[in-house]
Amino acid sequence: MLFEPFSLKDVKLRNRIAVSPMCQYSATDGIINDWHVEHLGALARGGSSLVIAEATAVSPEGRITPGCTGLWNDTQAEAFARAVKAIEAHGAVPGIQIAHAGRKASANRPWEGDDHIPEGDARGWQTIGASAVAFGANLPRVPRAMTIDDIERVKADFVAAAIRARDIGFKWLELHFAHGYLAQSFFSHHSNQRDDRYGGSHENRMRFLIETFEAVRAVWPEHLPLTARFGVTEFDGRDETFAESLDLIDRLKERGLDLIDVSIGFTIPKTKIPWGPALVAPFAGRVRREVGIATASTWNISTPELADKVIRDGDVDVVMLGRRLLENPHWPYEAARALGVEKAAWTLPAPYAHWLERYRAA
Ligand SMILES: C=C(C(=O)O)c1ccccc1
Repeated sequence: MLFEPFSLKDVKLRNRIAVSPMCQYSATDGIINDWHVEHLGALARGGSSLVIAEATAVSPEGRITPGCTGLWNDTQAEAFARAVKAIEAHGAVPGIQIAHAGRKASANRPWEGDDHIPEGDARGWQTIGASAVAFGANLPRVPRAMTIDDIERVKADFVAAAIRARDIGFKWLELHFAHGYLAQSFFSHHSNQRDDRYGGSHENRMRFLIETFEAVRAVWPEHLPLTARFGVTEFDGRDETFAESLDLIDRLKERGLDLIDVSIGFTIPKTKIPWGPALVAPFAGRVRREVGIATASTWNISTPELADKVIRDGDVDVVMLGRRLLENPHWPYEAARALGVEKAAWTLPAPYAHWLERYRAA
């Protein structure tokens, strides 16, 4: 199963292994450079079928850190076109995740504090969010509550970024609706205390996500996958969250969502996440069966056997790997060998595969 192709709309993945979007915090003014092109190209060369470029901000204030990528201008788009070519050159499908970090924005890079840039520091900026409620812990700055004009602008920013992604050749688009960033923060009662049509009831708390999705669907090509990453649980003891998540995903499916990348909410700092092997896969399986939509998922899927299992169990259609692939971009080749796939070396490009096949010990 892990090495069976997977087709979604007109896109065919050569296997079920995808590179999860992983922030590199290495851009300047949102523009990618050689680091990103070589990083993404190497992951594609290693045999993954889909390479999703990191959370890419739809506006300057939507970046997590000043080092995050952006797709709010044409210079950034032109640079990203290099990454599209590098990924496709190695037979993988180029994807990108577009995002707005909301109240988690304006932060130092993880290895430089992983905390909000202090007020008054010229590197930072005023964050915005569903409500004037801070995340807390290492991100204590209070965001400005978004006006209706802000909401309309950010939705338009998502559309503009999707058009740029389309026009430079990305074939898979993921909206970042997870991990306590802006969209998740509209959905969560922890962070959304608005009293207008974007807050209060479950219906209202879904509105920003549904309207943003609909606006992007209208410009993203029908024949290409439009997906979203969304946190279906906060591990905060509130059982309604999963039921509300199923309802949201069902409504997005009705509006043209092609796959949901099931993740964790990360909306509040104090939660008891039961870290363990493939801890999110069972949630993805319930979404896949109860909503009837293709799923992907990540988090602690670290062995070939476990990656194969979550697919065979019908929990996910595509496994999103992160740290394993940073450790070893050729992990798909190692997995093919571990799972006894015939001609495993041909998971890698011919210039590598022929050496690996020809002189193998009997
Ligand atoms: C940088 C992240 C992202 O882009 O989603 C992130 C945030 C929290 C946990 C894992 C990943």
